[in-house]
Amino acid sequence: MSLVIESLSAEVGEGGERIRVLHDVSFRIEAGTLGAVLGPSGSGKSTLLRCIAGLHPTVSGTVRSGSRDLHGVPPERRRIGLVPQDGALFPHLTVGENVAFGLTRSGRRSRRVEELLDLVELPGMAGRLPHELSGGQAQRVALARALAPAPDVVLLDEPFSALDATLRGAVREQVRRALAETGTTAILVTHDQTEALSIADRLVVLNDGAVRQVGSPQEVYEHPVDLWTGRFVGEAITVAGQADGIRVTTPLGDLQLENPALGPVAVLVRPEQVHLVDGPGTAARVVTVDYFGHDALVQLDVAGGAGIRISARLATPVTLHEGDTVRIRIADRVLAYPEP
Ligand SMILES: Nc1ncnc2c1ncn2[C@@H]1O[C@H](COP(=O)(O)OP(=O)(O)OP(=O)(O)O)[C@@H](O)[C@H]1O
Repeated sequence: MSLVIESLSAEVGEGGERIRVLHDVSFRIEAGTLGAVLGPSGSGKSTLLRCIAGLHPTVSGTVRSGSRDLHGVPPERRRIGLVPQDGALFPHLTVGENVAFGLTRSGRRSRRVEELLDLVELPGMAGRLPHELSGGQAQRVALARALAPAPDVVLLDEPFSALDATLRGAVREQVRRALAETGTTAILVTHDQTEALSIADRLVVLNDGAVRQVGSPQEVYEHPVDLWTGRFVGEAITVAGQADGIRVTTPLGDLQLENPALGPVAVLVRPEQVHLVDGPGTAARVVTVDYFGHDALVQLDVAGGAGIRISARLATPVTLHEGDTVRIRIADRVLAYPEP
């Protein structure tokens, strides 16, 4: 079932103290796909999920699930499952009882619970109590519970934020697989850029309650609509440049433009575009080297670059040290935006 949000606005607060926190939010998530709403803290992500679930009133706009307009439909009749941030399992019920909570009584109940536990890769765990589960297991039980009544849409509120970094990647994969196997349309909200880019079929970037951009993770990362979005979805610096159509003159050299521009512009440069070269290039001094195993992030001060500090993502092994002098070149075309 597709999920369509059109011109949705919402307020929080009481009486005369009401504040508009969602402004004309519109996007569409295709049936059976996963959308990620990415925004900084306070951008309105949780409020948006609560509006979709029918738990928060909207001022205007529509929410449609397939051909159903959900205006006035109470939460329990929306066929939307919500997985809250902390999973919120019932502590005194077993895993099986938690999962069965959303099911109607029937002879197939225990079989269905086992199917759902298999789906989230927790076979045979039905008898455990929530306090006997790891954080990642509890999140998957919460997902199984939300999927139990076979909802049209599942909403996940920062589902991986309480998990440590190593576990997060694995649980993310398990959740993605479980959603794909059931063909459930899902929306996940997060403030974690890497998570959103890696898991989503479609990305919705939200800032101050308004949609900045909707697109595939690749579209948004490679062609952000503005500087704010470009810097928010991934590490980047901006340098001032003078554009003459397809080229731009910057302190990092004369660069080719992805989008034609004229006059003074701000140029977005990502760490993976910064290459070290032996031949001609811009001189820079190594400030720090952060080693990540698969690659390293090297901070560089550009010589004569009026205080420009740039990050380079370099394949390991990296033999650079603080204070070394290197030459850099910006590979690929760059994006130019109007000066802020
Ligand atoms: N009951 C309330 N009264 C006043 N302001 C509120 C209330 N609830 C939320 N807000 C404000 O509404 C805005 C949106 O909040 P919301 O929780 O939806 O953001 P969020 O993007 O989910 O944030 P986070 O990532 O920190 O959870 C914030 O500025 C928040 O301070």
